[in-house]
Amino acid sequence: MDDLVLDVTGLKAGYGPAEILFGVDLTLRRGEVAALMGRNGAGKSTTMKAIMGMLPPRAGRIRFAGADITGWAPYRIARAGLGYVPEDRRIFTDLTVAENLEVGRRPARGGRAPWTPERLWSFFPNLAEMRGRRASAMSGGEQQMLTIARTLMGNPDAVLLDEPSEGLAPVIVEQMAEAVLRMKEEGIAVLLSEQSLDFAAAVADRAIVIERGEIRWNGTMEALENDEQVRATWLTV
Ligand SMILES: Nc1ncnc2c1ncn2[C@@H]1O[C@H](COP(=O)(O)OP(=O)(O)OP(=O)(O)O)[C@@H](O)[C@H]1O
Repeated sequence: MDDLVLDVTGLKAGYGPAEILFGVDLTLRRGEVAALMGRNGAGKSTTMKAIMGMLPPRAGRIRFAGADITGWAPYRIARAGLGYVPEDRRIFTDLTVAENLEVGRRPARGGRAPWTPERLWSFFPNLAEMRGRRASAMSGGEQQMLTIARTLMGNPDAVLLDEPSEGLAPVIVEQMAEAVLRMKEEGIAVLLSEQSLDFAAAVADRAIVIERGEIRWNGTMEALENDEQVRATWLTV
């Protein structure tokens, strides 16, 4: 039980009259990379927004690092150590790469070495090269990397990454996979949402499959790769 960093049970959420999540159960263990997989509109982003408190949970319980965070405001959840990288890159385009990192700086918890821009430059060599550049002059993929780097400046214990590989050029997708694996090496648990089996297989230990707001399957990435029926039923269009 104690190795669970995130424990979501019976989570229901929606937009106005639209019910989208019908009781989502999922867990994330310390140091694990899990892929929340499902087709367009399955409820992946909604699950992440509800976990982060950006969409009020209508039922269920969310525990993070031993605390019940259900109903907490997003800033409080982020300060408790749960980072979030939304699909739409939220960077400050008028600020430079280095200034964007400063915006994300929060004290480290639990005696871990804090993230600094210097540590992040070696983590993301591409960003290091453009540290003085305004974020508006970066490509979408570079902005996505910057969003992740800024999230790390908050010293999270776990990070939710919403569709990190979507719309990226293949070379940037490789760098993204590299970044996720290095986060794992640093002991950060990652829950990423993903439609692409290739990307998930490259980085994730476990897959959690969602369709129409319910978890349909949960198992190792390897089991998912070997189970054509599960993939055909819940993933392939
Ligand atoms: N702001 C909103 N208002 C109303 N309905 C919404 C809103 N955002 C998403 N939805 C609906 O919620 C459902 C789940 O969407 P969600 O974005 O969670 O799916 P997803 O699995 O992340 O897929 P995608 O890859 O398209 O982002 C969809 O039917 C979508 O139309």
